[in-house]
Amino acid sequence: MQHRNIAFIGAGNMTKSIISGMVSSGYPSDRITASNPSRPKLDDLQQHFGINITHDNHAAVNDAEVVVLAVKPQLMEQVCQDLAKHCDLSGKLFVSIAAGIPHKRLQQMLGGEYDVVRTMPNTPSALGKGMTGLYADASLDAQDKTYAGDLMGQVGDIVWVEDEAQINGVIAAAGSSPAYFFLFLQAMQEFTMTQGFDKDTARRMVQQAMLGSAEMVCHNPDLELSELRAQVTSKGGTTAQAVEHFQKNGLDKLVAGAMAAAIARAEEMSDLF
Ligand SMILES: NC(=O)C1=CN([C@@H]2O[C@H](COP(=O)(O)OP(=O)(O)OC[C@H]3O[C@@H](n4cnc5c(N)ncnc54)[C@H](O)[C@@H]3O)[C@@H](O)[C@H]2O)C=CC1
Ligand SMILES: O=C(O)[C@@H]1CCC=N1
Repeated sequence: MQHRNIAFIGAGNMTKSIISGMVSSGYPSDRITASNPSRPKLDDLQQHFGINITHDNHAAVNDAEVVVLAVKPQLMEQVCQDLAKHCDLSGKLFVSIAAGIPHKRLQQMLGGEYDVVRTMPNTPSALGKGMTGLYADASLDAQDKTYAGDLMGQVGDIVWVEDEAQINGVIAAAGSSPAYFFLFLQAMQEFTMTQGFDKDTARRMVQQAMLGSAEMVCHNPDLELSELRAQVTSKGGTTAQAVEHFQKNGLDKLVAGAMAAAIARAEEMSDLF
């Protein structure tokens, strides 16, 4: 991929995940800059990945061809308006990772019809196992579209969505979903501890079961998820009892409700910010 000068505005969890994945995939660290108001996160990024750091958003943006907008949604307007006021933004490609802020609104915040790609990554990007949804409007140049896809492709799998509203579906399915899996595992760990296992052993067992299951899903794309489940579920056995308990207690509805709540919040955020 092209190695353009890239600046991250905001050096939080998601920026660290993406930079970690980029550097492991060979993106030159001297072409990456992160800007953040406080020092410790920047020092951590510099120590781990050897990138450039600054407290000055303007300097970071002035030197960059690509600007990743990686602050919390509620700060986005303030940050973008400040950039618009103090920097020449023409010719730059903007990549937003913020939940709930529409493409048009980002252009409005930046004060012009700049090239913007709206993305929705997730934290497993840190390990190169991310999943990112991307959206751009038809005016985006093919080279910029390729760059944005390659950038997020360095930290995992990607999917382009045609209709911007689908980004909220990506949030529910992939952006927020690592937290659902962690919550589920935590509940399993806690129950396992009631069976006389210490915390670490309980974690080791449930995490290895999750890892193995995820690998089985990935290595068997032709098998339906229900078939993989059937392979574990002996007739009249233990799994059948557990699965029946989940189903009787409305697991499908619970999951659908949680994902719909994530989407509803993303929609609400697009009115708020
Ligand atoms: N954490 C996640 O799993 C995901 C987060 N996102 C999006 O990524 C964005 C960032 O989220 P996180 O990294 O989780 O948040 P975070 O709170 O860890 O990071 C935000 C960073 O922005 C910095 N910041 C605050 N004001 C600033 C300013 N004026 N200029 C530059 N930096 C400033 C903060 O000090 C902080 O380090 C959000 O918009 C969120 O919607 C998207 C996908 C997944
Ligand atoms: O919770 C959030 O709003 C962000 C977006 C997806 C994951 N974290």
